[in-house]
Amino acid sequence: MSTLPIIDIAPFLTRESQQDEDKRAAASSALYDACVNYGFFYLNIAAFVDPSEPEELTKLAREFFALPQEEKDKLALRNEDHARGYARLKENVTNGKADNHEGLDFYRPVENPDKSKPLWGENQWPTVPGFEEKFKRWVEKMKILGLIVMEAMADGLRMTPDEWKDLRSQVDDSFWVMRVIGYPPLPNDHDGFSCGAHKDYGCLTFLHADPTPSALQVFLARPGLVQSESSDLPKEQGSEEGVWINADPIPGCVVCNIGEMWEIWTNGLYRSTLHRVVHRGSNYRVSIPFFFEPNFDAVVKPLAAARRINACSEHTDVAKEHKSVVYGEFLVAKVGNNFDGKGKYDN
Ligand SMILES: O=C(O)CCC(=O)C(=O)O
Ligand SMILES: [Fe+2]
Repeated sequence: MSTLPIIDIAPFLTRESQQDEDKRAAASSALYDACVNYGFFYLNIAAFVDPSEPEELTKLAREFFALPQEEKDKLALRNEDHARGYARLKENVTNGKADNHEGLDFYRPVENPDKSKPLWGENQWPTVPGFEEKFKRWVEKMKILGLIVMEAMADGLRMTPDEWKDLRSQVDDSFWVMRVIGYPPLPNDHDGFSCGAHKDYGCLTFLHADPTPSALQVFLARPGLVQSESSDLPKEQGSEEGVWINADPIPGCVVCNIGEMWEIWTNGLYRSTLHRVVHRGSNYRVSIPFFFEPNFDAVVKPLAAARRINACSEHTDVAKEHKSVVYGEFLVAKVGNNFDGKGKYDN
């Protein structure tokens, strides 16, 4: 069975010698292959953050989730803009079914907050000592990582310096999102998943999860390959042929996947990959995805560099032009689903 590629970001942190340049070129091209063939990969970030840092975040998250329900409810989404704050177990819905998780959502702070406007409220931080400070530090690191990976991807697509400058200007004030998710074991009779199958809708997701194995699953579209479905799980991939593989955590790495904005930028060359969580283990699992997204007002449209590749590629249907979107409008439409009782991951 396939496993996801591992890409080390170390070559993107130094640029001193020719050897660095060579390693960098090799890593950019590995990134390109990973995006075309998987849409998911491990990023070894050990050269950038000490592994003890995200472990500390997991501990703080556990402290929060262990609080009495009424304490957690003090940060309810409805206090704010219905997007920032705490969602109870099963409050989130994917594909019409309740997800077996609880979680806290944070977004990029905005100027002149107004909680009556979608996404325009204020973050609600738990009072767990150290929580706000440590998670804010993580946000700053992940924003830097986002720009590093974006530049590496631009290299992988052989973008010109001007093209990269233009793409950079679409993501340099990222409307990021961070989720802190707690998953109790999935009961056998639960009608749904720990988190149902979905694609992430933005740009890049960096996921730190505790070491729980066999929880996060990734769907690899592989025509001709059909998994012998021994499990009782519904087929969320529709009629597409392929396999679900586990993306278990690797120490020193975050799991990275690309969101739907990359599908638009590359006119379908990079595909945003379906994934889901099925946590049948007996422990309480914690995961912390950070979503590095475009700027709120970024106009996302197919990139010239991707058109050049698509013109001579067997991977995509070049006739099919992806529609451009203003990222903030796209996001409000997605999250806006919450207001009419649908879940965040619903389309
Ligand atoms: O908890 C996980 O491993 C994945 C969560 C996820 O896919 C998401 O929040 O978008
Ligand atoms: Fe996701």
